[in-house]
Amino acid sequence: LRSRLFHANGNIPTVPSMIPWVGGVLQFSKDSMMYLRQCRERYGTVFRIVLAGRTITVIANAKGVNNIFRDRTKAYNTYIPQLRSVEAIGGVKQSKNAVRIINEKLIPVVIQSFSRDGMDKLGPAFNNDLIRILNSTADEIRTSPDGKIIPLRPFINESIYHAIAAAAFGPLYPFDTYDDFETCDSDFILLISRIPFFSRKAIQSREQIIKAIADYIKRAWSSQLEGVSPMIAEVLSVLRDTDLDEMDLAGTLFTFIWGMQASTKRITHWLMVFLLNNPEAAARIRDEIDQEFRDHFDGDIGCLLATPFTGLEKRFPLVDSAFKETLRMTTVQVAMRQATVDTELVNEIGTLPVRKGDTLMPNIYAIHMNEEVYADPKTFRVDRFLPENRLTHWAFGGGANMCKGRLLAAHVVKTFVVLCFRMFDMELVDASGKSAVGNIPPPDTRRSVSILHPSSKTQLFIRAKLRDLKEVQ
Ligand code: HEM
Repeated sequence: LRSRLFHANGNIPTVPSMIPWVGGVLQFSKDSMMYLRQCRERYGTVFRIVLAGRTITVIANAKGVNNIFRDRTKAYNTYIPQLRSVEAIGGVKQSKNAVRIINEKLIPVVIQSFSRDGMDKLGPAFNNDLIRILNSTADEIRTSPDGKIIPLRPFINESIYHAIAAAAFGPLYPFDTYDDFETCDSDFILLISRIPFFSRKAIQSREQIIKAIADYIKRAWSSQLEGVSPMIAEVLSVLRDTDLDEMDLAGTLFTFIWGMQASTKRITHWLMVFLLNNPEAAARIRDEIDQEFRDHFDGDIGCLLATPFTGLEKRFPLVDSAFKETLRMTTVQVAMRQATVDTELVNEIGTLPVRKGDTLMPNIYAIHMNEEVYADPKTFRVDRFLPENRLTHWAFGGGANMCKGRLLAAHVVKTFVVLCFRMFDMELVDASGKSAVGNIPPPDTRRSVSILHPSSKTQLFIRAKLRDLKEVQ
């Protein structure tokens, strides 16, 4: 009622706070998901929050968010989040210059490179690097016929980090940056909120990675980009023609690497957890994978590995549906926009006047959890996104700024799942080796920035055995 009264007067409620300029920044930094949920429960699907002097309008209804994303008049841009990303992730000093270079030079190359044509080259290269890594896991498992217990997060994160880096950046990439990358990823909330003392460890890791990347760029250029994928060769050539200094160049490239790696690893983690926690869904996924192998790949992993991206894109529809369901359940608020002109936003509760300079935050998680859009939204339904259900999701943002790496992300996550389920029998267990099915530790919402952060306290493991593929031919 309170929310209706506010909106009926044409006013958007502003969430009150004890200290006017500071606003909700403390609650937001402590646990942004919980803060936004409490505000939405109290004030409805459109309200304003104040964070350290900046007023942000939060939109948590699908019509409003669609109208932001579908805008063709360039009434909104992503300048502020871009600036914050290059500063927080890349530690870039000349951030305005870097954002200009990203928008004017890098994004056009990325659009071209990560298109279906580009992915036809990168896809098989990634497959070959991934299988090399999974085969070495298989060798370790082979020596434990009763099953080897493997920590789930490092298994997924390390495999994907190395496979993406090797396929895209070639053999000169500093692979030993993995641990530092994980530290930055875990403490990302501290980096982005610039909390000085507590973010020291993450800043140190970030500096180490950026130094290693600066060194990589020099070596890649002096080796005429040997072994570098065509798409990253383009990116490196574009960067060469800019006036950024060595460290800002490396920081800008690291921001891009972050975009490629962080969410992709995280989504793969959740997808594996959701499937292994749901034996019935896992059995359906495995049956689909075996069936597809029989029908389209001669039962042979090598045949799948050599198939270009466009030949795989429409295969494994249930795995694809599970991927989208995972995106739906785990992406939290992303895709902020700033108004470039005075305008209006039509949304489910009326028309919102928007002034030039206003910041809008589409609350994607709230929409993804709306039971009027998705029945039983808190349950992982493996088949929710099968093509016949014609459902959509907002996890890659939308409009002109929609995620440019979504084809790569889908390919990486799905190929990882397909190969793991084809090669291994996996059971979800805890540290003592007891089944963890039905006992998944809740995500750490305090650390969740763009994708839910897995529990920082409790680790999950898998007991993995090699599958006898002769039985399933
Ligand atoms: C599952 C993994 C991923 C998720 C959930 C994700 C999500 C997103 C989201 C929500 C945005 C903002 C979109 C908007 O403002 O409307 C974005 C932007 C972007 N993403 Fe991704 N992303 C993923 C993987 C990747 C990968 C693998 C790349 C590799 C190239 C990538 C490159 C980019 C770029 C370049 C942008 C900026 C687009 C622009 O401003 O024009 N992303 N992503």
